[in-house]
Amino acid sequence: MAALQLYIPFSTGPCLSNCRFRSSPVRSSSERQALFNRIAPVYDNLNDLLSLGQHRIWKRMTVSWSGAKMGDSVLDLCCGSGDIAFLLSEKVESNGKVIGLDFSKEQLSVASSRQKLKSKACFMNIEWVEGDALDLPFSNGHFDAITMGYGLRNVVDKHTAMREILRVLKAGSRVSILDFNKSTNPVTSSFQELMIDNVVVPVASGFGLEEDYKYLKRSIKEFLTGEELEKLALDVGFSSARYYEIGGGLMGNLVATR
Ligand SMILES: C/C(=C\Cc1cc(O)c2ccccc2c1O)CCC[C@H](C)CCC[C@H](C)CCCC(C)C
Ligand SMILES: C[S@@+](CC[C@H](N)C(=O)[O-])C[C@H]1O[C@@H](n2cnc3c(N)ncnc32)[C@H](O)[C@@H]1O
Repeated sequence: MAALQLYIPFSTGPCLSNCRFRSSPVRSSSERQALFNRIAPVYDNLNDLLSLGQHRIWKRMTVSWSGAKMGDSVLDLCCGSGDIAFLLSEKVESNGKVIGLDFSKEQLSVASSRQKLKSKACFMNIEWVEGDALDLPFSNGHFDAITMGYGLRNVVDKHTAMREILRVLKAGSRVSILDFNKSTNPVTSSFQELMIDNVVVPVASGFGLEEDYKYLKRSIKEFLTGEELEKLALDVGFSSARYYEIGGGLMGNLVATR
């Protein structure tokens, strides 16, 4: 039987949440793009609520480990609604330049609205680019630092994403990648699953986004451990790679130097 794709009006992709006929998990790039478009209106508030504001600390650590400094030209990959790009902007100041890249129009629209509401002059140094992390529209060796928050786990081809990051980084520069930690400690991974099943998904279901947040647990299961992420970075050609567990082991950060 031919594959049946259901579309809901005004959505950018197939019907995934609240859809009785939903059959496959969020596998393709366009399904993931549709998911992030759908959750954009509530994404920031849910992150604050679900992490009790802790994600702000993890994002600050990510920026600090990227080595970004005043005057730098930096890239925030999979920038979503812009949290990390705004932090980078304060770091590189008005004579620096920040590019926030994402493939979700809705997330970028939230980022751009937030930028307009901010009063600090440095925030004018941010440019939002709609693009694909797997095919970056930048020349080789362009950036002094790159950050990526909760992005690598969500791209369909992690190897290509890391190769693209390496390509657009200057020699000696760093990428700092924040994400959920796929822990090898059974106590930590059970606690993470417990939080997702009993807090994250029930809260999200109150916004009609149960299926979209269920994807989170599957994506962590299919992600790489810290050791595997270090290996991936070295395999694609980074000269060094170090993984740090943070947030009590729930989160992790990969720092790799070109
Ligand atoms: C930062 C959070 C979520 C980001 C996020 C990432 C994704 O890839 C998604 C994909 C699809 C849908 C949504 C998302 C998404 O929102 C929130 C993280 C919340 C944690 C699961 C729970 C944190 C629990 C504690 C309150 C933290 C305690 C820390 C302490 C130091 C032990
Ligand atoms: C969980 S959000 C993280 C947003 C933000 N970095 C943060 O930390 O809050 C993941 C983001 O990755 C983006 N994304 C996933 N795959 C992508 C790809 N191939 N190219 C560009 N953006 C992508 C999604 O659109 C989404 O905005």
